[in-house]
Amino acid sequence: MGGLNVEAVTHAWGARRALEEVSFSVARGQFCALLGPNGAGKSTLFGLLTRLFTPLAGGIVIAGHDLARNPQAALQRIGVVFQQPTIDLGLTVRRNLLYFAALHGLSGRRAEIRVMAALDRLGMAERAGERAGALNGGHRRRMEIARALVHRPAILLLDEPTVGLDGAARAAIVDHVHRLAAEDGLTVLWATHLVDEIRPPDRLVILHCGRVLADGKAGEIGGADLTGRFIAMTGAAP
Ligand SMILES: Nc1ncnc2c1ncn2[C@@H]1O[C@H](COP(=O)(O)OP(=O)(O)OP(=O)(O)O)[C@@H](O)[C@H]1O
Repeated sequence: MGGLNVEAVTHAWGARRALEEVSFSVARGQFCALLGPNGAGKSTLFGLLTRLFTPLAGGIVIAGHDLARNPQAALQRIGVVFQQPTIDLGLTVRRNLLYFAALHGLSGRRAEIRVMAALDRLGMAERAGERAGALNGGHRRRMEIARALVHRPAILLLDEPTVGLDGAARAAIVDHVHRLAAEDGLTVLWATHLVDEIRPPDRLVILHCGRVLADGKAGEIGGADLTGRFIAMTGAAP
């Protein structure tokens, strides 16, 4: 329980196969990087995991719940940070999260406590009263990650969450999310095309042209040079 299983998932956009029998599983508390160049199928997989659409074939099990058979229970167990920000810039940080809490049936003191705990976890508690539009890009992303934790999911999905951020903001976010996995037992699936966001002990799944090319410990797949290995495997400049 608490992990993620993707079993022989196939998806096509018209005649184009975006995913071909993709299988991997992530254990509870594991940080798994899903690495692939543009067009590898990462966003398609995220769309399937969040049930924006359903796969042609194969199955997905989220924290023990089959997504096709029991979608409500499965979706309740995931938190999602999409590639495109979805923040109301005119509201305070706290208010943005409280609205999200309300969508999950949380209100009053309980919602306040959950919201402040989630912000605290991302080092954002002291920003709760600021207007979201006044935050820099890195803090907005941290706020979105905190929001994805308010309903206490078992699994956190992040689709290229550091796109457009500077080096320091990226490093802070990579660090925060690793700690959520290591310290809170959160299962993390982190889609990226940036090799430097991945640490040797991380779980790594390399996706290319809709297929899994490698699956294992990042340090073992990449050796001393994950970038070189990634380029050799995919032909893509990371
Ligand atoms: N809505 C769609 N309609 C048609 N084709 C699509 C759609 N979404 C993705 N594709 C195609 O599916 C393949 C996989 O794309 P996908 O966006 O999942 O890859 P990705 O790894 O997320 O890439 P990126 O980093 O550019 O987002 C690509 O060939 C893409 O053109």
